Parts: sequence; C-alpha cells; structure tokens
Amino acid sequence: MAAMAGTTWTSFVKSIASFNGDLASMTAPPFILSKASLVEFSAYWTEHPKLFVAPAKESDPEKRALAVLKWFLSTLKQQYSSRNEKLGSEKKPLNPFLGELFLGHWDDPEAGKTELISEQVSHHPPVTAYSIINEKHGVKLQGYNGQKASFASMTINVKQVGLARLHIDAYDEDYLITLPTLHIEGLVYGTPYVELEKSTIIQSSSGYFAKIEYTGKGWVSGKKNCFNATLQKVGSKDILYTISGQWTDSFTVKKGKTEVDSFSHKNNPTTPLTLKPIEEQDPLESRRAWAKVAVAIDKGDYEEIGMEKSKIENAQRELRKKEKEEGKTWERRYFSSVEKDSATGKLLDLAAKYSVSLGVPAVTLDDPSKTNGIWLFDEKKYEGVKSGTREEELKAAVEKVEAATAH
Ligand SMILES: CCC(=O)OC[C@H](C)CC[C@H]1O[C@H]2C[C@H]3[C@@H]4CC=C5C[C@@H](O)CC[C@]5(C)[C@H]4CC[C@]3(C)[C@H]2[C@@H]1C
Repeated sequence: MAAMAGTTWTSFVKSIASFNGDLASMTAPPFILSKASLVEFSAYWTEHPKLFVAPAKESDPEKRALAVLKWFLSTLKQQYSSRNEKLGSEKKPLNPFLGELFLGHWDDPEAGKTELISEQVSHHPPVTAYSIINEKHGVKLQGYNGQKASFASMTINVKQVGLARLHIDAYDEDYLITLPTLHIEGLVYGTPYVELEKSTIIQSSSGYFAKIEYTGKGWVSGKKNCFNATLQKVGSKDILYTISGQWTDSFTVKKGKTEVDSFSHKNNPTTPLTLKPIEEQDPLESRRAWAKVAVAIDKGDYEEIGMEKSKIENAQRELRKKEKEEGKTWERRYFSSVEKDSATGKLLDLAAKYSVSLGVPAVTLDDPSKTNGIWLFDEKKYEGVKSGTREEELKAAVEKVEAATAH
C-alpha cells in the first residue's frame, strides 16, 4: 500500500502543479481524503465556548477587546492544525454541495448553549457562511469565507476571502475579523500541514484594534506556528497589550513587561460539538448526505468513493441545469447575499482609515464578486425555520435533491 501510495502521491503532487486554482476540483488519492466536508469547518470558531462568551462579562471596553483577541487566538489551533492531530496530517475535505448544512450546538455549564449554523451558500466558487449564537450571553459570530489557491515551488498558497464579525449585544459592539492567509507545506513528503502567514486584524466599533502577525518558525526558538499580537486604541500609538507564543500550543498576555494572563491548549480541552444522530438529521445535513462516501473512504475503496461522490455531484449538476431552465436559483436556507451592509461598511471604513494611518495593510473586504456577494445571516429566514412557517418550502427543496439523487 505504501508503494502504491508513494506512486499515487508523486503523480498527485505533479497534478497539483498544473491545477487551475480550484482546490476542490482536484482528485486526490484516498489516503489524503477526509470524511469531513468543508462545511464542518465553521465549528472550529467556538470549541472553547467559555472564551467565546467571556467578552460579554467585561464591562471595561479595553478588557472586552482583549478577551475577544484571546478567544480569536484560541481558535487557530482547531482551525488550522486539528486534522494533523486527529488524522496525522492535513487532509482534503469533501467539497460541499450547494445548500449543504452543518447544524449542532455546544453545551457548557458556564457558557450555556452555543448554537452552530453552517451552510454552503455557493458551490462555484465554494463559499461557506455560518452563524454561531450564544443567547444566554448575547454573543454571536457571523461570517463567510471562500479560498483562492495557487501553487508555487511545492507549496499550495491559500488566500481567504470573506470576513467574520463578532457582535456583543449588551454593548451593541461589533468586531470585524479578517481571515489569515495560509500555505500548505510538507506536500513533497506526503505529510501536508498548514502554516499561517502575514497578519490579520480585529477592528472593533469601540475603537480598539488588534493586529496579529504570524511569524511561522521562531528565529530563536525554532518553534513552529509562532505569532505576535498587539492591542491598541484607534488613533493612539500606545501598545496596550502584547500577546505572543505559538497558536498551536500556548501564549502569554503582557501589559508592558508584566505578564497578566496566559492560555495553553493543554489546560483547555475543547468542548465536543453535539450533533443529531444521522437518522434524525435533515437529508441536506452533511454527515447524512455524505454517509456512503464516508464508508467508502474508510474502506479506501477508490471506485466506491468515486461512484458515491458522483451520485451527489451529478444530482447537483442536474438541479442547477433545471433551475437555469426555469430561471430560478437555489434558496439558501439561512443566509442571503446583500450589498455591503452598513455595519460591515462602517467597520471596514474605520479599520481602513485607522490601519492606513498606522501603515498597517488596509483592511479590505475582498471583491464580493469572488464569493458571489457578501453573505449575511437572515434573521427572518432563521425565524421561519424555527417557527415552522417555511416547512413546505424546505420539504420541497429536500424532495428536489432526493429526486435528483435517486436515479
Ligand atoms: C487539492 C490539493 C490537495 O488535495 O492537497 C492535499 C492537501 C491536504 C492540501 C490541500 C487542502 O488543505 C486543506 C486545508 C484547508 C483549510 C484549513 C482551514 C480553514 C479555516 C476555515 O475557517 C476555513 C477553511 C480553511 C481555510 C480550509 C480551506 C481548505 C483547505 C485549504 C484544504 C485544502 C484543499
């Protein structure tokens, strides 16, 4: 098998060299395929619910902004390195079909219930939108992301397009979070892993501004996944706090030279996500929709993987064709694509103005046409699902997909 994998892997890496930028379209050898669909990745934002709700408990706006920065930094290990831990290397996620859903929640004694809604709002290009809500503390994270990939010198470079926005009800405060640029190293050895690069910005409507610089291998320490972060106030050059360490391990928070806080993943296990049993899931929910492909991947049966995947992909092609003929588009269940909305616009302007004045790369919301628009959570649609008034519409949508998949 190793020899087989070796040759397959070499030819696979060669094939990447000529790929057209759409990662999802690549057919990778079975051992690099993950059973998880990309629509599941939204869950990586809140596997530490206590940290997610902590900002709502800070009445001091500076400490609130620091709590948001600490939560954001705690998500990076899960986002960018959890497959290495669980599966031995980065893997290729399943490419979600349009309308694919990933719904769950986290229960934490202190944080209460945090609900996850993730939906594949675009297939060409792949774009995932999500809304993560903790009612008890009035904290919600909403956003969307797509990826633009390129290949150079045995490395896959991935620029993320989209944004994440955290809202804290009690203070009517927004935090705009830009998404890190990453690259995949280790391809040539068949053990791909993510390294983050450049910097990201968290800009709050309260005027605080965090900048996180991903420095990769530390010069002195030689440790991987290093970063340096600072928290400042708009218009002031004073550094209020600095945070540094490894986003895959631990970091410390300093005010001036004094250490005031720290975080380590060793002492902070993640909270498991609660999902419905597969048989109770909606047919459009990811784990149910891909169940047969997951079995084939476990078996490493290339033929069966291909056969089960193409059933889903052909059904999708048929649905798109029919919609085109009828002049219709697929109704997203929870999200709508809108022009730059006021809150995002206000934050972007604030961030752009401030970041330019400090010479920090201006925060730009990448061209929305690259993600088929700006995707925002639609409260009305959400209420419609919860109250059951959209029952007929949702049932009809599921029936269309099932009819198309049947033959
Ligand atoms: C097509 C080439 C191929 O399959 O190479 C196999 C290798 C596993 C490398 C390519 C895949 O690597 C995966 C890493 C994925 C990103 C990981 C984390 C995030 C954060 C999340 O919030 C949004 C999604 C994002 C950016 C993932 C996007 C998809 C990535 C790059 C996978 C690559 C197909």
